[in-house]
Amino acid sequence: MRIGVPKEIKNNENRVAMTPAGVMTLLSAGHEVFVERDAGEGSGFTNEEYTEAGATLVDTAKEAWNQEMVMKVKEPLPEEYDYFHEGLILFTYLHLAAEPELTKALIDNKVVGIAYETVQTARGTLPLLTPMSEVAGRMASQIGAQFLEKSRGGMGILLGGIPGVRRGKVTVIGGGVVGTNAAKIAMGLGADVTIVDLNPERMRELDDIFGSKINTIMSNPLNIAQELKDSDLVIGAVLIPGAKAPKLVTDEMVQEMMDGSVIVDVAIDQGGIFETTDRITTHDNPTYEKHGVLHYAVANMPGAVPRTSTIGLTNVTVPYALKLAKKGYKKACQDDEALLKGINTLNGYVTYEAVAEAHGLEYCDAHSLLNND
Ligand SMILES: NC(=O)C1=CN([C@@H]2O[C@H](COP(=O)(O)OP(=O)(O)OC[C@H]3O[C@@H](n4cnc5c(N)ncnc54)[C@H](O)[C@@H]3O)[C@@H](O)[C@H]2O)C=CC1
Ligand SMILES: CC(=O)C(=O)O
Repeated sequence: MRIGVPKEIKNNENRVAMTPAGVMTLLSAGHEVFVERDAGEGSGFTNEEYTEAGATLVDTAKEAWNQEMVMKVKEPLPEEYDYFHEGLILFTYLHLAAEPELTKALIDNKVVGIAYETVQTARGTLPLLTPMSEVAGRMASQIGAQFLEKSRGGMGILLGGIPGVRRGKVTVIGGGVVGTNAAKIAMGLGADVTIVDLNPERMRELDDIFGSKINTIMSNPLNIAQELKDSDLVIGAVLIPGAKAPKLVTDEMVQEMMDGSVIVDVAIDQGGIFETTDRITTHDNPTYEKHGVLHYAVANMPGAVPRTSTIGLTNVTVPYALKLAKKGYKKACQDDEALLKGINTLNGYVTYEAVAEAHGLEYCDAHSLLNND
């Protein structure tokens, strides 16, 4: 199969969808890889490393996109929609529940859209989301701590406190991969940490992991409102796979938060869990203030640590790319339930129920479409 790897164009997105090691893996299985010149630069991979690995360097995005399968990191931006063509396999993060125009462009062009974030194993894990959630979760506490500094717009709190001065309070809403990693770093900084989740089993696991070093609280509007009132940093880390994020924190709850406190809404890529995170921010201009609270809503947080993130991401995506290239998407998805769940658009239909629901579009089962083809 001919596989294209365009350079990412989102603001400060320095990751790349394939390392030279990934190129070698695909080449040794008999495939061809076309990498846009300088695509790996932001992650520290030179053009020479790609050519030595056997990739063909191409000078334009158009050439990288004009292949049978395109591997990317971020969801395509409007200026990339013109590259879509019928039957193209697009393997990348898509976050379609929060992207009505992208969804329409994929359907109109009959693109086979396979979203990293909805590839899901029988155990319910999301193997192609997990490493980036680990990165974003760890970053969330680090970033929150920075923005609590007075010079960055916060109230001037040191999360770990000092002897004689109280520690900062961090509330993490959603105790999955992002939430657990955020809690680890916040704890490491010495903060007083509370995780709010809806799933009692998950809270038992968190209790086994952290013991009495953190508090776990059941997610409901009353508990969330109470926790937020005296929190210095609140991290949004809820996910309902493929669906638009539920708005668990109302505008009124944010109004009750302390002036100079900080919100980091990691779930912004699925629309965000705060009513007040009504816009996506960029690494260039990451925060805005509302009701006296600093809001951080960057949808590509791992893009800021591209070397770690690119290697972490491609460690898990390349084995799936290999299956898609070897068997073709039809057989690969028929043989692998996890990959089948990744198909969000196919033959002009939305094939992920939560995405169809988010946009009021017709849903068509991917399995039936593949079998009838
Ligand atoms: N902004 C960025 O750069 C990045 C964003 N993300 C996003 O972070 C979000 C979280 O991802 P993961 O931690 O991997 O998901 P996950 O599936 O591991 O965890 C989600 C957690 O939310 C909990 N939850 C569901 N409904 C809830 C509710 N009503 N109240 C409280 N908790 C609830 C679940 O029980 C689960 O523990 C996703 O939207 C993901 O796409 C991930 C990586 C980077
Ligand atoms: C998960 C995602 O969208 C990211 O890593 O940018």
